[in-house]
Amino acid sequence: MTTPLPQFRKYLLLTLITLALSLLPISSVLSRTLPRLYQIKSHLYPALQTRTFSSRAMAYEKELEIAALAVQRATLLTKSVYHSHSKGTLSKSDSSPVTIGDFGAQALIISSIKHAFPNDEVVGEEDADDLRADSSLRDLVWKLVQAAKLEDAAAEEKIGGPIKSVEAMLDAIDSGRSAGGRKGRIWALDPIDGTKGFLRGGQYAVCLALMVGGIPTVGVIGTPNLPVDDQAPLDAKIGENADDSEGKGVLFSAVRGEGATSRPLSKGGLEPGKSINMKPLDDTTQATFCESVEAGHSSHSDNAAIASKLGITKPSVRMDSQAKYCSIARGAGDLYLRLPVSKSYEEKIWDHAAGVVIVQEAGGEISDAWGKPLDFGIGRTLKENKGIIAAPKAVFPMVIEAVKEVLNAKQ
Ligand SMILES: Nc1ncnc2c1ncn2[C@@H]1O[C@H](COP(=O)(O)O)[C@@H](OP(=O)(O)O)[C@H]1O
Ligand SMILES: [Mg+2]
Ligand SMILES: [Mg+2]
Ligand SMILES: [Mg+2]
Repeated sequence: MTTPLPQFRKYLLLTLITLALSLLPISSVLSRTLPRLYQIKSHLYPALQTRTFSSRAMAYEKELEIAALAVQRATLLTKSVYHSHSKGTLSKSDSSPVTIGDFGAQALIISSIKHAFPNDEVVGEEDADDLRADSSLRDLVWKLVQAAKLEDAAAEEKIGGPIKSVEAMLDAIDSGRSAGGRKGRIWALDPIDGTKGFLRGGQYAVCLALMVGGIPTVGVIGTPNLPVDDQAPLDAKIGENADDSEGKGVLFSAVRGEGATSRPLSKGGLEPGKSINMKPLDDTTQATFCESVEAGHSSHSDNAAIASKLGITKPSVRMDSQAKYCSIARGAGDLYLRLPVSKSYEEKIWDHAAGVVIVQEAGGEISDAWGKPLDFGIGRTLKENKGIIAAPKAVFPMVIEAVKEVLNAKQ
């Protein structure tokens, strides 16, 4: 006869052995699949983050949508002028050019903003004085404005539909006379940036930014002559080689703290966007830098001296407008150099506000030529700043050092 205790031990032992044997395949399966699952999770994580990012309530969502649709509609107008022989060009008091495209785009964009955000102020580059004084010019702009319409009726509705009358068009243009400042919400609008490029058949951009408390917070730029492909290499001829045949035309946007995006321009509602980033760069010798085509806007010789200090050997890419900011933000180029030519010139806020937020949100750093932060809150110009430099964060201090050496050597 067996005693109960050894009998119990025997059962316990048998149970443990059976349990261990049955767990063996499970554990071997687990040991093979867990690392794989981990791999899949790490792979998916950025995508999951992106989904969360876009599904949670985004800051300034309505502002971004209205600004993007407004810029998209205005680019339709500018494209029709770009392809026309008569651009209705006038020379402004500072002898810079303005065309019927600039007036028309400003009218459309301000009327969109005032429809959605009636209490916001706008600092716009143009005013309606010349149109009020010249009825044939006014009629040309009125025709253009009436013809520019988004094909998507719901999108057109969101930005207020057509402008109601000639008087409303002139008033819209003149609503861009805000003095700017640090208080509240102020939009900075450049209806055609790079007007000289626009007239030459080069790059140009339709630029709109919302500044909140003097800080560029939402930025939208339409570049009808840039290639849609973010990876397209930035060739030195991009500034000259700018027809807008099929496959060209991009809408860039950014919201402070939410990242930067590019999407193809369309004639209707907004196309889906994808996130853009500056190209990682830790060796400046490999950099491509962008500068103005116009030597009067940015000193080509100072820019070249800086490039040489940084060991850059590639030729600069010259192009007009804030398409330069967009190009570095999408990683097609690396640095933006704008060294002042005239001591007295004050950079205009509408020439930079949208580009600045897009570059910052794509991982770039931006300041004036002395490394001083740009101050958009003191009026229509950046009067406390001289020149502008933008670069990926990692190399920014090195770039500013080179700029200072060049500037100090001139003093
Ligand atoms: N002396 C100067 N220095 C710097 N920028 C100037 C300038 N004279 C005009 N600009 C500005 O340069 C802008 C074009 O910049 P870029 O050279 O990068 O294309 C012009 O915008 P608009 O074309 O909207 O008038 C204009 O406001
Ligand atoms: Mg101008
Ligand atoms: Mg401009
Ligand atoms: Mg302009």
